[in-house]
Amino acid sequence: MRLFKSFKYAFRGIVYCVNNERNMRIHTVAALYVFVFSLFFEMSRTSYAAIFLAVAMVMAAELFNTVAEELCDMSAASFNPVVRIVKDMAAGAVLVCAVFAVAVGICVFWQPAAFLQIFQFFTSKPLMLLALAVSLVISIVFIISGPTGIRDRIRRKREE
Ligand SMILES: Nc1ncnc2c1ncn2[C@@H]1O[C@H](COP(=O)(O)OP(=O)(O)OP(=O)(O)O)[C@@H](O)[C@H]1O
Repeated sequence: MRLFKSFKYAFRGIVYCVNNERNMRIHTVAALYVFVFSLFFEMSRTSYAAIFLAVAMVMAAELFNTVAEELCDMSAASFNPVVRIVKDMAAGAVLVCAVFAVAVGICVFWQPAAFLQIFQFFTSKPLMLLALAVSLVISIVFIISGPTGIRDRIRRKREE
């Protein structure tokens, strides 16, 4: 039961970060597209392991960055030089992970034949192209508004 509760708390922390941090939503959407599009590429177990690690590192860094921001905002409402450097370093940690995640992505997905395959797949299947376009629109709305923003908009529309 205690184990179940600790999972619940951890999940609550992740949900908070997704709801409140636009960058976390960008990482989430990017990770989903990476995993879906990986189906077009030659992927070994090692390639998947590298991608899993890169995604986990970026998301964990964003979670810790949010922790640092929340603690800083709680301890200093006005300008504080320590807060500034703490927040800058936390943001730096995310940047380091994101840059190396892109490097991992280039190493794993640099397969020109697969790019052609993706192009041919979508140009020969208009329905899949439409699904991709719809998913892109949904992703952009999700990134900009977040789950709570979307829920509030739906509520407001219903009340009108
Ligand atoms: N209380 C403060 N005192 C000094 N500098 C601050 C303070 N709050 C923010 N800063 C500076 O402004 C930058 C941006 O801070 P902010 O809290 O807006 O984070 P952010 O990068 O916009 O975070 P996110 O977009 O991930 O929510 C920080 O990196 C820091 O340099």
